[in-house]
Amino acid sequence: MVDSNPSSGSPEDTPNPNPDGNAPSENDLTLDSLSQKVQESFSVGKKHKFWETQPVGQFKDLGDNSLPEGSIEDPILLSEVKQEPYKLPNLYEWTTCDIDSEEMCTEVYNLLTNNYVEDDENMFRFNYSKEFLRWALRPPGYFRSWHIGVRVISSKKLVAFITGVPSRIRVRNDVVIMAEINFLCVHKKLRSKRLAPVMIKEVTRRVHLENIWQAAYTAGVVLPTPISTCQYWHRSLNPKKLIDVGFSRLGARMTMSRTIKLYKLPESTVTPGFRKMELHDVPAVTRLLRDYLSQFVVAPDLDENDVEHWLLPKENVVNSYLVESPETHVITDFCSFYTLPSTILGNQNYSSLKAAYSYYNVSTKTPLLQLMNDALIVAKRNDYDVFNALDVMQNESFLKELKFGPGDGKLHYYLYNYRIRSALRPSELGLVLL
Ligand SMILES: CCCCCCCCCCCCCC(=O)SCCNC(=O)CCNC(=O)[C@H](O)C(C)(C)COP(=O)(O)OP(=O)(O)OC[C@H]1O[C@@H](n2cnc3c(N)ncnc32)[C@H](O)[C@@H]1OP(=O)(O)O
Repeated sequence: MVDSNPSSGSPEDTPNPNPDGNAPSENDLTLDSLSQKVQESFSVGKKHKFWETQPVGQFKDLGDNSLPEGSIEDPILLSEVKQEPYKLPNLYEWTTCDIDSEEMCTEVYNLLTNNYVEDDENMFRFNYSKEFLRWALRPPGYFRSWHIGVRVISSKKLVAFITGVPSRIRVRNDVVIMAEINFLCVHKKLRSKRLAPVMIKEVTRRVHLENIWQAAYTAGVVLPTPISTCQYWHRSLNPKKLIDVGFSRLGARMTMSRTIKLYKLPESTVTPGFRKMELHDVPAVTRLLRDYLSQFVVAPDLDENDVEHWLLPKENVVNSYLVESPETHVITDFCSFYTLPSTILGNQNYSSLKAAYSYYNVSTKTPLLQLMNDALIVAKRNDYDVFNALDVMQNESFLKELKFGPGDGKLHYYLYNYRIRSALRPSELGLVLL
């Protein structure tokens, strides 16, 4: 079954969850409802044997405003950080994954392609490309030791993976050096054996060895304790395919041809001076982004090196466009999206869904709605099937009008060893993790 909640009652087809989470659908997530939702999961007595031992916000402390914001635990001396890796179950060994090596990158790619995140109905599975993985895992200042694999000792088969990359994240007025943790994956046959906690402890140890004590991560599951809960929205670009593969459904009283017409986009972008970002734009884009992101409670603190890495267009990985005023040549607006296909599981006709994910967008002169409509036009021109966006930053202002529909995938944002007094609204988040 796909999304059973055509809540808007609009004649649109209703997008199915992208493979990003499994919480039930809910449209207006307020601070209260988040706290209520988290408390529900607490009050039904769900124990978190591992997470209860970690320096993260605990459910029992929800609503306790006396606790200070910031670090939960102080750093320890580097010489006191455990020097040897955590012990794995007998048949397994640690490996550091050299993502530069084609062979190793292929092993990681295969593990994730077959075992990474699926939607609730197991219809789609994320299919990060190798180029994407190399991009995601080698930002400025990355540590190879944070790309951690687990092998079966006898066969050397790679069966689990977790990664971290360093980043500077600002929380209110404090810029904190953090690890962004991603790609936690345990082979399907090894699930529920408590391997994930060992992997998390090992990445934590290796992050500590670099004198870094905080982390940021997102997950589709509810853990202690989200700093915010966001929702994915989906904009059909190729509605016929999306309906054929079960990603969305034909809306009530809609025919296929009316649906195709509804989502049709012009061939060309409308904003004068709209063009692809180039290397020489890095300083101007950095200024634009830094200025824009300063309004959010949690956002990355990006310098020119970061912007060059994360936002300079890379084929099949990240796309960035900007508006350069034809008169003054000043760069006034910016939009970007990354490419994350999903494997379509068990469909006769199609094997892959090409999805664009909204990344960082800044409007100072072109209305955000028009800028994002141009982003949809270029995504459609480049054969993407769907354009996804979270309700973070100012995205809510364009989602409905540009015919995005709410998915039933939720994405929870977390900080490790950093307490936030109360949950943030998605619009207070200026951070997109891959
Ligand atoms: C200072 C530096 C700090 C650095 C570290 C910061 C923290 C980073 C945290 C990681 C951020 C990752 C960000 C991403 O990559 S999110 C993407 C996660 N990956 C997938 O969903 C892929 C498909 N699923 C799997 O591969 C497995 O189901 C995984 C590996 C997810 C769990 O394996 P398995 O199903 O075989 O379970 P277990 O028996 O080994 O372990 C059960 C324990 O694990 C807790 N669990 C389950 N799922 C997650 C999850 N997504 N984040 C954190 N914890 C999770 C669970 O609540 C339970 O603990 P507790 O409830 O009993 O307490």
